[in-house]
Amino acid sequence: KGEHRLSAVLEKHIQNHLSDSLQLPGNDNTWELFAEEGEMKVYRKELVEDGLICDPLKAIHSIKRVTAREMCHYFWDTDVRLEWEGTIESFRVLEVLDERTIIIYQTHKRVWPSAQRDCLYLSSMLKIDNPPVTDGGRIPHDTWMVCNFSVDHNDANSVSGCVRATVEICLICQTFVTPPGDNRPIDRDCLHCEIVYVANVNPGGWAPASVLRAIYKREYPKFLRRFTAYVQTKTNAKEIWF
Ligand SMILES: CCCCCc1ccc(-c2ccc(S(=O)(=O)CCO)cc2)cc1/C=C\c1ccccn1
Repeated sequence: KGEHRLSAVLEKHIQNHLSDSLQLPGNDNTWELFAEEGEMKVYRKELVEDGLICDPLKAIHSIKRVTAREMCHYFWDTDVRLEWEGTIESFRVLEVLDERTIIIYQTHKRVWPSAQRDCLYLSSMLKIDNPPVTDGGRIPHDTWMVCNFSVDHNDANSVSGCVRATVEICLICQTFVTPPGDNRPIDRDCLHCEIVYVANVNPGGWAPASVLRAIYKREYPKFLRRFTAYVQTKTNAKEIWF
């Protein structure tokens, strides 16, 4: 802890997510379920801040045959970012704060008629030591998290014409193991991972509400489908990485 200049602010974001992002949306009526596919449930809230659509999004999903660490690793690792992220046009790692904390500048593909957006954020991956037990009281094998939140940085010579969007995003993953019994070794069929994905995106400048809400309605389920399938494929033939 305290390894870099942003450790304290990172710790605050982590604590906030551990206290509120793990609250499952099904339990209260403040979240509206807007997409459901199998185990994937995507919820939204309508939120307008200074006339900008900032609808918070929360998704829960259960993915077979992968671990929390694998999900968080492929979400965090920029080496594979363009293999699953369909909405970014370019990105650059501006700074490495420690072996699992970096600062990224990225531009998103322009969505007509809005101006192109860019984001500048800290991205950190960490293991949660005293894992919060889920509602059902089941004990996870382990809990990992990736936290992405907007920061300032001098070196972000932004792409001209881009409007700076701000993000507060978190992926919390928990591995559940069902032992195969009679001393057989654990294989991927004994695993599943339960995730909570929370995204708060402020578009940073005006964009038509209809355009923004259409983007979110289309892009979030697509991202969850594509990313989870990507991790299952990537890990299928590999040793289990707890
Ligand atoms: C007019 C368009 C305004 C919105 C532009 C925008 C801003 C931010 C972001 C965004 C979304 C996910 C992340 S992440 O989960 O951290 C993964 C790393 O990239 C970071 C940023 C996206 C998008 C635009 C499209 C969009 C919106 C949802 C879902 C997917 N794409």
